[in-house]
Amino acid sequence: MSQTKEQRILDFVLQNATCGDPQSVLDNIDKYCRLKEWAMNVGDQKGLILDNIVKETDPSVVLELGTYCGYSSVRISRLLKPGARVFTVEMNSDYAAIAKKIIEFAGLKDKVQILEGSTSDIIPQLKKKFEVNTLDLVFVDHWKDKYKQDTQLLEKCSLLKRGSVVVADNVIVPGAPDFLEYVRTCGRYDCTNFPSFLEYMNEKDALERAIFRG
Ligand SMILES: O=C(NCCCCc1cc2cnccc2s1)c1cc(-c2ccc(F)cc2)cc(O)c1O
Ligand SMILES: [Mg+2]
Repeated sequence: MSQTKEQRILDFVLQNATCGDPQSVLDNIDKYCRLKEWAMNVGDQKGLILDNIVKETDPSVVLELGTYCGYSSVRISRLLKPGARVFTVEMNSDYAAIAKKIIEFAGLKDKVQILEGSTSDIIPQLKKKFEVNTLDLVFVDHWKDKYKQDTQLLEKCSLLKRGSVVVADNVIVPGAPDFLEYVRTCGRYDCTNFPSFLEYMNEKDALERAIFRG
């Protein structure tokens, strides 16, 4: 059976990265996707901005929307203190299977829980089924036309508290204009834009940080 791009990324990591070394996993995914096949990881440039936001926030409970191959799950969870957790939601079961192997290879399986399904099903289950109280950090990187509605769903499910940090990828390319307009004008968030570049390309992109005011 012919391999998928995501399987080729996994194989490259297994053959070239160091088991238990998250940075080498990130470096090898970036190397493969820059030199061989483009893929929609947040990447090294936006990744450095995300690192700084994670370090400033020092979150205990993280929600990620859109796992893909697990690159940002590894990126985030490698910076967390002992006992801190990442819940990551992925719709595509092939991607989830790849991500599971990459996260395990990086030695981070105890910090990351992959939840397969749609955000509209999973977000309302986080409190009761996954024993989440509130979220310290949310990394939004799934369907761009779901960013706004899922942010509103997080509010509705009382998963955000004063100081909860929402970070959204791709607010320029592919773009999430209704999300940007919402968080910047609804009066419940302090927003900051972090200009950068689309992963592995010279096209402009940006992260948006929206801190919930409560
Ligand atoms: O689509 C992107 N990411 C989302 C994948 C959707 C999978 C999921 C849907 C869903 C629904 N419910 C629950 C969980 C989930 S996970 C994406 C695309 C580009 C891009 C693509 C072409 C291009 F020319 C320029 C940029 C860059 C990026 O950084 C991306 O993140
Ligand atoms: Mg993205």
